[in-house]
Amino acid sequence: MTDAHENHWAAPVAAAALDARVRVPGSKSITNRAYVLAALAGAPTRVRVPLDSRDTRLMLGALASLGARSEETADGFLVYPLGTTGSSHGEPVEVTLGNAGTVARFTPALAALGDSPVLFDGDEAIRRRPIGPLLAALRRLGVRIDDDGRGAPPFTVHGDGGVRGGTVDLDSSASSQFLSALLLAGPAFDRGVTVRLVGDAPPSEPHIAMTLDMLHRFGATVEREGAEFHVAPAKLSCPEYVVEPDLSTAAPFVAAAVAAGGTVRVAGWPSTTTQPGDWLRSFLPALGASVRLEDGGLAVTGGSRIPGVELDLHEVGELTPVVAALLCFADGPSVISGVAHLRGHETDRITALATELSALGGDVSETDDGLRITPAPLHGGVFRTYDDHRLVMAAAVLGLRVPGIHVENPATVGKTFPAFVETWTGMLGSGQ
Ligand SMILES: O=C(O)C1=C[C@@H](OP(=O)(O)O)[C@@H](O)[C@H](O)C1
Ligand SMILES: C=C(OP(=O)(O)O)C(=O)O
Repeated sequence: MTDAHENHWAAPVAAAALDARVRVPGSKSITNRAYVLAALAGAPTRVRVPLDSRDTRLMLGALASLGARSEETADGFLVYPLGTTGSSHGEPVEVTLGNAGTVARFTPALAALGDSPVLFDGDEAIRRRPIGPLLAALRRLGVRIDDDGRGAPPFTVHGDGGVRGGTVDLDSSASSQFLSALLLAGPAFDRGVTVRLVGDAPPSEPHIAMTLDMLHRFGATVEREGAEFHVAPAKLSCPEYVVEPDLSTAAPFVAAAVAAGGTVRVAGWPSTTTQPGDWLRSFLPALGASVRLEDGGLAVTGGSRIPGVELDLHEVGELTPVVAALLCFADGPSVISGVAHLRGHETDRITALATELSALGGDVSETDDGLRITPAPLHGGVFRTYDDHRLVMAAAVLGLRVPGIHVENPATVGKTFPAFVETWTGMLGSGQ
């Protein structure tokens, strides 16, 4: 199935309408927040059914470097608070970021609570991802940071045994993760933190709601008034946290029912959640699908045609690659807007999608903040993935209807779903 010498995966075509039930792993965003909050808690936290992937291993590795140890359990990890690795104080430490936005943005404030210089660096790609406004805010809250002025890793945080905290202005328009980072660490700052947003509104509003919700669950006091957020100093505690399935990882699977016809059921879809992927439940009917939340999960059945749509994906940007792939099968033109910040994701996703979809015959062009997709017949070819897990998922959706799509470097999907290819093939049934 995987063409080893070329490191390509021949994405399978759906030979018939689908009839499948799939299980996706835990949410990356919830898992990595739970680990950070556990490191800030006063007692160990049992994190159950978390995601186990490159990004979550990087988070556990980062926390271990910063002094929070963890142990694997039967169904997850037991994460201990900072100060439990017995690491020697004052010694220089390195944190490996890979290309994990959550690790890069959420852990520097934790380093500031320690008493060592901590160097943050990772893949080439993370050195192009923005973090300047977060570092500037941390400096104003009393943290000493050395960087090369580009506003991206590498940088060094000089831990000083604590963070004063207080009130700070923040431009979080390039990534909601800047705001989440300050709020997650806020309970550990001497004065807590008050963040006043300036500039354009942050993207990914559901991820901000997720941060607030999880702070509550760990016992923090959080207030929000419009563009101002306040987190009071607090000792956190949450003996057990159960992670929901990742609804953004579920996106290509429910999209498969729309692209190929038939029904796909995703097990364990929560009836209420802060995850951005839940937006698909209200959106997919606009693409002709029927969607039912059942006891066992979400069932999506594809319709007879896919109409073109105009969409602002500012709040749910990480769904863009899969949605763009699906809209290549629409019978009218579509426009995706509101996602300029995707140029600072794993890769410049706007350019990558326009380039790769066009290379397969698509009529797809970039706008400043999104994509224009006009119906055109697609053909097979190599789909380059730029070390971006969500481009592997998008290519798989295309492959359901377009024979001969070869997905470059499929293993890069391990950022959030190491068993993606096997699960995808299983959805299509044996023999495909
Ligand atoms: O807080 C989080 O867990 C995330 C926030 C979003 O980041 P941006 O706001 O930078 O898009 C999202 O795209 C990313 O996959 C995960
Ligand atoms: C933007 C994403 O990831 P990260 O957590 O690295 O920002 C994503 O998963 O789509």
